[in-house]
Amino acid sequence: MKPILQAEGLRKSYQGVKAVADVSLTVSAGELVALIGPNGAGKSTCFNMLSGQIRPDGGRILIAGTETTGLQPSDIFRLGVGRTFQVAQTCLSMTVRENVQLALQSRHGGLRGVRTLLSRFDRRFAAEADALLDLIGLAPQANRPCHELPYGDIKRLELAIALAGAPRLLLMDEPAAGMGSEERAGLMRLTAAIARERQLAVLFTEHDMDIVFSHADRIIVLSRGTIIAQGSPSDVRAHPGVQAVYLGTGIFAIGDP
Ligand SMILES: Nc1ncnc2c1ncn2[C@@H]1O[C@H](COP(=O)(O)OP(=O)(O)OP(=O)(O)O)[C@@H](O)[C@H]1O
Repeated sequence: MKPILQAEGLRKSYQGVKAVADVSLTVSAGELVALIGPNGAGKSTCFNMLSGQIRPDGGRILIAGTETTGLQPSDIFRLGVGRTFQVAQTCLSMTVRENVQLALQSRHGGLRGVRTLLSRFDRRFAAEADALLDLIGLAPQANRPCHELPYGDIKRLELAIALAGAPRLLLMDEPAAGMGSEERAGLMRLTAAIARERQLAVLFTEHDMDIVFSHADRIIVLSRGTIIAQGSPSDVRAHPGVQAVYLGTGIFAIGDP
């Protein structure tokens, strides 16, 4: 299968400290790949290079065959890279539908400053927003202001906002952080179903190993900026290097089949 994301030899150092050293990875359409590793392994640095927040010191990034290395985040977004953050990025004073409408309007180039936004909130995108809310199961909440929503619904809304950008690659930074265990599994099942249906490539980071090992198609393990293992959940679980990195954390006792 042709990869949507191809990263080759990515490197980034801070004051001589190698945060990421020679990382190459791919994610294909419809595939959920987890990028895991202990604190400081280089996961955020990789994500920030892929979405354009950080310029790599070396290496290349291609999205559906187009090189995006060193482009601005807005250009990378236009080339089909969406991102959700650990702390949800919704506008709490607006309704659920308005948040998605705003994201759709932004994608279609309809935002020309805050004054325009406030005076001419574009109704054209209401139907498309409702279709997305339906997809993620938030249609009944469409008219509620976001500040009234439970945290789990805010995280699902964030997924709808990211999907409004029509990404080919979705980067999800700890999507399940702060959610209860039922909600976490629900969000990941939903993400997997959408990824398959829309042939979306998904790369996510996550500290919750139950989520990673239950939902990822493939797992890439970083340690000190280098990939030490990758493969199916069962291959990665059995990898001695991975067990050594996580030794003493109890992680592999929790999720063992
Ligand atoms: N802006 C920065 N300036 C200096 N060092 C940095 C900077 N950002 C990251 N680092 C260092 O780079 C390394 C990788 O950090 P990074 O945040 O990418 O890891 P991570 O795997 O995302 O960690 P966590 O799981 O704790 O978020 C760490 O040693 C970190 O201290």
